[in-house]
Amino acid sequence: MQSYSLLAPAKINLLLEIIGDRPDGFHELVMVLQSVELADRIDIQASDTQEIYLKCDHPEVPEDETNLAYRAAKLMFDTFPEVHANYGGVTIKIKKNIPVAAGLAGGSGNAAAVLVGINLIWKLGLTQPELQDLAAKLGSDIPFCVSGGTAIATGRGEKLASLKNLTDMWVVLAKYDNISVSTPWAYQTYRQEYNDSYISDAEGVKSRTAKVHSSPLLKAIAHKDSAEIGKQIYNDLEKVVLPQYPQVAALKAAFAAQDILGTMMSGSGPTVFALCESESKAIASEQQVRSQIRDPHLKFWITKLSSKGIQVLSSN
Ligand SMILES: C[C@](O)(CO)[C@H](O)COP(=O)(O)OP(=O)(O)OC[C@H]1O[C@@H](n2ccc(N)nc2=O)[C@H](O)[C@@H]1O
Ligand SMILES: Nc1ncnc2c1ncn2[C@@H]1O[C@H](COP(=O)(O)OP(=O)(O)OP(=O)(O)O)[C@@H](O)[C@H]1O
Repeated sequence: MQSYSLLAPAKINLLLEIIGDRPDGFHELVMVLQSVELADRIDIQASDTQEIYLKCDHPEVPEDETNLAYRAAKLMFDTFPEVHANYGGVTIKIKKNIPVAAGLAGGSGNAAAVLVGINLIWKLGLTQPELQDLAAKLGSDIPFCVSGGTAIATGRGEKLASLKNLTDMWVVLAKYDNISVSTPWAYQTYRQEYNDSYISDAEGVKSRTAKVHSSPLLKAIAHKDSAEIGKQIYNDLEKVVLPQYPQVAALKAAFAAQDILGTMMSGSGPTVFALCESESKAIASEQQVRSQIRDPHLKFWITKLSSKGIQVLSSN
């Protein structure tokens, strides 16, 4: 039975700007999404049943049809029923290295890996844009997870354009393992609390009157100006998540006092990341923050920016 081992990297948001409300309940966004080297490992193998069998080594991750990776396999089965009948089912094994419910797109990356893996096992020959169209049916972050690297994302987050790859920066990720933030809650709270900063157009789509922050960051990325990138990172969801979770706000403040390029919450949180110009600065800032906030629930990861999306490690 053919099998593939894949790496599914986490992402951080260098920018997350909410620029409008949409009638479908989602938000119009401008984001800069960035892969990091911290990654889950996905092993996917053809099986002689017609079923999807999924195992994950993390106790908080469901192994049933609610798992995003399971849903990705189901989408492939439903989209290509004859190929499915011919090749049979799949067994998916997930080794979690990315913290769960962290704003790092862990589940989204797992789903992207399953789309890529089944495309290979079934020899479908789907192109990256074709895989990304399928990915958009499952979640807003999943198209990015297929291609990875550094990209600007608009619409719900599914419309992507590649930016100059940034790889020369180190990242400290910090997350309390006893705090998780619901993404729908974060967006809905933002909508309620910042509704007056929107104006409606004729179609009822509400756009922000506020200034869009993306252009200075895009300029800094184009020049690969790490110091300026560190200054221009931005996330609108901090406005609702940090007041609700003072520990996360204090964690960000502790990083802000270190010798780093910049610090921000990733996505809907609660992970806080710090951009650093070297590994030694990443280690030093982690040690400082760890010694200031002595909490056994606070976990740290040191990683690097990456130019890669889903990667094939091996096949059999
Ligand atoms: C917070 C981020 O991770 C930042 O990259 C993404 O914007 C969210 O990506 P995701 O988890 O893949 O999002 P989805 O699974 O598509 O949607 C989860 C929920 O987030 C909210 N959502 C998501 C994307 C978007 N543009 N507007 C939204 O309001 C919706 O309430 C939705 O029900
Ligand atoms: N394969 C998966 N890996 C991790 N979590 C999953 C997976 N499938 C479903 N989930 C569920 O989804 C929830 C969110 O987990 P995930 O790690 O994807 O969050 P996230 O990093 O905040 O995602 P995003 O940044 O895309 O909003 C978890 O509570 C978990 O129960």
